[in-house]
Amino acid sequence: MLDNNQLLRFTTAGSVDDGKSTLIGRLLYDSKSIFEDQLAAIENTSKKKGHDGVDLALFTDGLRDEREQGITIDVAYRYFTTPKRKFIIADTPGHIQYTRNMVTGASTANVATILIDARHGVIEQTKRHAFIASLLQIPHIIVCVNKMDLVEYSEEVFNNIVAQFEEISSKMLVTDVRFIPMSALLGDNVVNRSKKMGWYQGAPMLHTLETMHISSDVNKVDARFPVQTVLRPQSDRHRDYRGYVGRISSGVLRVGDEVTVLPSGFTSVIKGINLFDQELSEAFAPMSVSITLEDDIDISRGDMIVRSNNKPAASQDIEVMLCWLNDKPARPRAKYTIKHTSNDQKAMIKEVIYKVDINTLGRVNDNSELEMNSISKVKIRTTKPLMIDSYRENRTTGSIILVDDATNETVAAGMVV
Ligand SMILES: Nc1nc2c(ncn2[C@@H]2O[C@H](COP(=O)(O)OP(=O)(O)OP(=O)(O)O)[C@@H](O)[C@H]2O)c(=O)[nH]1
Repeated sequence: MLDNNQLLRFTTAGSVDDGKSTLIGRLLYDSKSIFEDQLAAIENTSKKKGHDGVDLALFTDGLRDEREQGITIDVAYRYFTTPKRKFIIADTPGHIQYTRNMVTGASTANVATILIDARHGVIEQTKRHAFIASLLQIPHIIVCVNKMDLVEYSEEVFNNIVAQFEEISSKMLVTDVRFIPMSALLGDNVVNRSKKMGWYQGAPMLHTLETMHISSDVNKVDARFPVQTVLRPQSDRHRDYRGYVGRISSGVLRVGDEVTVLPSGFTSVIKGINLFDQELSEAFAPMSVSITLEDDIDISRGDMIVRSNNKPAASQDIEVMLCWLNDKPARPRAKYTIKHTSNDQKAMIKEVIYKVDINTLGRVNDNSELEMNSISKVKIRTTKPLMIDSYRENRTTGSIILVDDATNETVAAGMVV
């Protein structure tokens, strides 16, 4: 069985030039996760550009170039493995679209790393990143106070930044925050312990990532299985087979479980669970499986299979915290397509309850448009009921996105309150 504890996903966020690329490069380089041919290419380019050592940012920048050509994805994923864990880094560039990238990369993340330039301390961007991380309820935050070499590895500078950050994070819903003073450029406290900051008692970044307790990050209680596809193989031998394919959003499903199909409300019992050719007796989030039921029920894409004694709410009126991601502001009472798990419906933003002032984290009541990067609490009305949980309980069935039908762009991401 797959062990959730083996895989840790993290996102990186910071302002331009805080050193994100350098940090990722340093992590991969010092943990020896860069392939030799890639390394040779980077060493070559570094030499050509007149660098003494290796320019670590080249490593992720190369990756970005690849991405720029594939216009459909806005987040680049980088994988690496140490003997203790596998890691997936969602690398989100620091330009103006950061909210969008963070939201996209962060919805499944265990850890958000937020970079701060030690010379500048906590800036508006840091507040926004921390707030989004808390809104997305990313379970762990690592604040990387980078470029410590440029402030003489000063403990006082570090402590001041910790205090600044704690002042803002105390107003948010964050449970686990760690602070690491580092120099990504010189390799202090990234993989190897710094010899220049004896005053720091904590672990370097990689060790922190390797040992963090993440097995309670997934919801193992509420079984939710949004159906993506219905399989009806045509061959005679499998004529009776009807499999429902999807990814388990949360919880565990077992053969023999009594289940309810939503929205129809029909009940049945799980007959089989398949993972490719393998027959399983149980499966859990986030596995993608095919499920068969004892009864012949009409089920289609967008339906949800749940355990009969634990159902989500079916609702057409939902309140969400909405991050607006598009440079065109929200049009009042405009219609959008709402995407929720595998279910697409039409929806309208009925009311803006309040907006969040990112500087004070206070609520503002203004009736202006929802602009790019704004965060607000809104009421949405959908044409048909959605089977929703609160985002706090379930990061998949508690989140939605809005798509503009005219342009087919994702314009907003929201968390069900
Ligand atoms: N002195 C010093 N310079 C650093 C450190 N980390 C990064 N830099 C430098 O800061 C500059 C920006 O680094 P990048 O890694 O490109 O930073 P970034 O802008 O966050 O990266 P992206 O926005 O992701 O491209 C580069 O010139 C780095 O060499 C550090 O720890 N100390």
